[in-house]
Amino acid sequence: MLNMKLKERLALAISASLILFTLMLVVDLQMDYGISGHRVPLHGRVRIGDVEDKGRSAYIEFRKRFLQKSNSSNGSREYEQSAQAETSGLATDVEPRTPAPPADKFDDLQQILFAQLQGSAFDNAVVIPPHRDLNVLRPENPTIGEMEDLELSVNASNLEKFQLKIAQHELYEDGEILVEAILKDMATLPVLHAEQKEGGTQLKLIIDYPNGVQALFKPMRFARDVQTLPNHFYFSDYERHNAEIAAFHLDRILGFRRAMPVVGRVLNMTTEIYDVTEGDILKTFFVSPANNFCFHGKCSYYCDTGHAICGNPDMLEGSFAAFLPSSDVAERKVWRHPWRRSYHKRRKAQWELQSDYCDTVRTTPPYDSGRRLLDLMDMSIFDFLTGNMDRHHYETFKMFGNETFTLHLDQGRAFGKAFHDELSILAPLLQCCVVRHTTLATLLKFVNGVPLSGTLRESMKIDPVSPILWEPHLQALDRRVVIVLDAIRKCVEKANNPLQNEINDFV
Ligand SMILES: Nc1ncnc2c1ncn2[C@@H]1O[C@H](COP(=O)(O)OP(=O)(O)OP(=O)(O)O)[C@@H](O)[C@H]1O
Ligand SMILES: [Mn+2]
Repeated sequence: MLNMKLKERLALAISASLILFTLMLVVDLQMDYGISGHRVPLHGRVRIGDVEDKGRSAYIEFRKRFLQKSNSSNGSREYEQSAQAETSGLATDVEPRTPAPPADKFDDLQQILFAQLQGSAFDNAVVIPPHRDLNVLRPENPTIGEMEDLELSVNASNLEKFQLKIAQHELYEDGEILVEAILKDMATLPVLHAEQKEGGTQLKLIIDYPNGVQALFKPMRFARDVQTLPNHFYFSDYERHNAEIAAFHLDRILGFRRAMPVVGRVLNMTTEIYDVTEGDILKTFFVSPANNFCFHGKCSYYCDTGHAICGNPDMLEGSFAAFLPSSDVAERKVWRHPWRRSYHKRRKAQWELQSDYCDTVRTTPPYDSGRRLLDLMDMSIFDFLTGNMDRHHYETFKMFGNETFTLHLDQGRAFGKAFHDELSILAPLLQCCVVRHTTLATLLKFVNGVPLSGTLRESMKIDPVSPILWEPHLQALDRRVVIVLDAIRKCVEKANNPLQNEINDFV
């Protein structure tokens, strides 16, 4: 009898622990699929042997060297000081300032560019000369309108004109006057209708204006100087509407033209949201204890009373991104970013564990030919400059096939930390060691001419809700340009002297 009971108890204990174990597994899996709501493959699990590669991965090496250097060199001391400011919570220098020109003009890199323009140094393994770059060559560059044989409607809006002019190699041409026109439209046209955008993790509204013009609205949640909480992962960070505005300007300044135009505007929540929307979202509006008008909408995360969006008292600032052409006109393809993070608080992604990860990527279509790999290098530089760690997927227009630019969509999690430079965002560049001649030329311009901070500050002045960025974020850009150039220099040195650097790598 006693024996039976013991057995029963044992069986009970085993089944209870089995259930517990299963539950833990499910929770773990949900974390992996969670937060972003995206389907995140469990590719963080790689061969155990790869773990040994960890310390050799290029970006870790670069970080080590970079930090070593910062103890002695002038340019990097600023970085160290800034890093201290972050931990102490002190941010003293918030006034616009012109940074001292960097002592290092990167003459070595300038010389490579010069040589390539003179017709030599074409075989440089790191800097891809213009005549080998399809983004420069552009043997064909049809527009969406041409591809689809679309005529503009009689009262075509600026946005419709813009959408039909989107081309195979860029969203808009350098100096395109429709950009300013769209920004003005989105900032001034009456709001006819607001509706919550389905999907995604954070609340967004689709705004309708007259004449079929639409924008994607992201609401302001915090003041400009509120930074990512130190204990927050990038995937549990809130989106910042001003990051979307700043990133559009930056993308344009860098000559990529792969981000849709974005502008800031202050809405009256009563007349421009509540009165022009319908459905379930209406039930989420309330008045807060501070007497502000708030709502939280419905979404998979951050859509509850604790995460409500509140006006002041009923005026709400937000970013308005010009709408992409509808999928009937131009379907988009969604690609997993090869350097995506694991979106799991303990798991690492493959690129973090495998030092030769780029070899795998660069031999896999569509990264093995054409412009795509170079586009990812641009994106890595762009994201490093803005501090955006949230590049899990990217999109292209299907009709242009593989030989087309990658869209720079969703920069909501950029500009979160002004005093920290997240080197891991540069991993694609550091592991592949290739960069466009044109991108390098653009970056060098900022160390030899007007600094990036000044150029961006000037560009964003026209925005209705300017100033767009907290000064320390602008200053961070100048610091980060130097870091990117340093990384490219390391790549060049390594390519010129592989053995020497191989030895250094293992010190
Ligand atoms: N300007 C735009 N016009 C139309 N659709 C857009 C635009 N920008 C983004 N989208 C679409 O909306 C989706 C969600 O936008 P976005 O990624 O900015 O929001 P999010 O809340 O950060 O989403 P997620 O949580 O999925 O990252 C994008 O994947 C894209 O397909
Ligand atoms: Mn996002």
